Amino acid sequence: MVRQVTCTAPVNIAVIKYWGKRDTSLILPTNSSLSVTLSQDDLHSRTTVGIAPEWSNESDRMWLNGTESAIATNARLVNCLKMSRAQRKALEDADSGLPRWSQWGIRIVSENNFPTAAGLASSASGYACLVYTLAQVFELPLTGADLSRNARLGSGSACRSIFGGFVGWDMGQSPTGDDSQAYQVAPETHWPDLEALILVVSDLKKGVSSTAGMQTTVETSSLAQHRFQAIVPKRMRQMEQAILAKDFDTFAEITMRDSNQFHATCLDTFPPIFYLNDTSRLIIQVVTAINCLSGRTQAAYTFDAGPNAVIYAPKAHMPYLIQLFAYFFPGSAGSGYFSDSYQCLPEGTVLGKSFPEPFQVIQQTFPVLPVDSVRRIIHTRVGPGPMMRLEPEASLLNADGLPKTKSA
Ligand SMILES: Nc1ncnc2c1ncn2[C@@H]1O[C@H](COP(=O)(O)OP(=O)(O)OP(=O)(O)O)[C@@H](O)[C@H]1O
Ligand SMILES: C[C@@](O)(CCOP(=O)(O)OP(=O)(O)O)CC(=O)O
Repeated sequence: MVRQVTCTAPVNIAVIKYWGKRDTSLILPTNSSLSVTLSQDDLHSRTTVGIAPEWSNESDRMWLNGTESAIATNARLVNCLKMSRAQRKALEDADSGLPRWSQWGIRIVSENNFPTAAGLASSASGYACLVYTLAQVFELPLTGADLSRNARLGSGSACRSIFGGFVGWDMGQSPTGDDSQAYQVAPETHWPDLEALILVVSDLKKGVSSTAGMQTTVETSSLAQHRFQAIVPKRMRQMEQAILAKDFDTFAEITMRDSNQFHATCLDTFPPIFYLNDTSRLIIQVVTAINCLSGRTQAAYTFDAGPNAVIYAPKAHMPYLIQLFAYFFPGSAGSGYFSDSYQCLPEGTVLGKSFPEPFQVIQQTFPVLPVDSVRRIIHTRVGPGPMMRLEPEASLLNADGLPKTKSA
């Protein structure tokens, strides 16, 4: 007898970056952070968790993107499973009438509909999806804050993917991590005018993982210490106010400054870490040029631990921003180069062929990069938090308790 639940969860892209831990096993950060949750229409993790009494005598099993991956050697996965089981056991201890699900074996099948470990926040959506699905399968009466602490044990940024919209992660003070949790600054419906473009510069696994990179930064960068103490607390307050007031100019300036400072702390790390490449830097220059030319902020860039850019901008700016990026960064993927669930371009638009009106002057200033310097452009929006998927075809587990795509 298998009891199973399937859920999906979103990625989030930080506008105030988390980069550093004060406790590496509990995943407690050196600074608070703030992110925007992106729509699951475009990027999501999907996870099915099955539990069954007949699996009690075997090890728990997990398949990620079609391949079985060991659970026992992945301490973060083990911690998430342990925590959810302990929370279920506490309920069972308090009520002898409840089924003993905490003693059943677990099988997990998960898929990301975008590249894993490529700096597109797969660990955030993946662990948020896992703990959310475990909570559903075990019927845990958890708040969003509780769930975010469970997700934090998998990956720091995952705690923010438990909420939709605009999400803060309060670093907390307690050595146990009881107060290090996410909270919603504003829901996904708050600022519908704000949209995002993801410029995929590389979908390869990155050289220095976030986990390893941030600890070298904590150990060696004096700039990072200044950032933790003197910069981030003030920025968090300013950013929350900007979001609540839908003040794009302030939102954009803090976003770009914070991305710049995060990458400056990477450069200040010894030995230094480089996540941006020449394409990333040209994206920064193009955004800066159009902001300067128009005397108003048209768009904001931000980069995580990799060369991919996320551009936040008001809806009305999207059509010409897409044309600008498609002009300077042409792609060979045909219709796969640009994906847009919201169809913001007029039908018949040829991408990258016309140069947007007020910005012709920068056409001569910057080079057109070789084809595929940007491999994909994804137009997306602010979106909701994790969701249960009730339709039977959503499940990734077949009747034999194996991934649907695998036969054994
Ligand atoms: N759907 C998933 N379910 C469970 N774990 C996942 C899932 N997707 C990714 N992970 C875990 O996250 C790891 C990738 O995390 P990593 O931080 O290296 O990359 P990323 O999250 O894509 O990049 P970044 O955090 O810099 O944006 C995977 O190796 C896997 O352990
Ligand atoms: C640059 C970042 O994306 C770093 C994310 O780091 P992770 O959350 O992937 O790190 P771990 O906690 O070690 O799993 C900034 C951010 O998302 O805030």
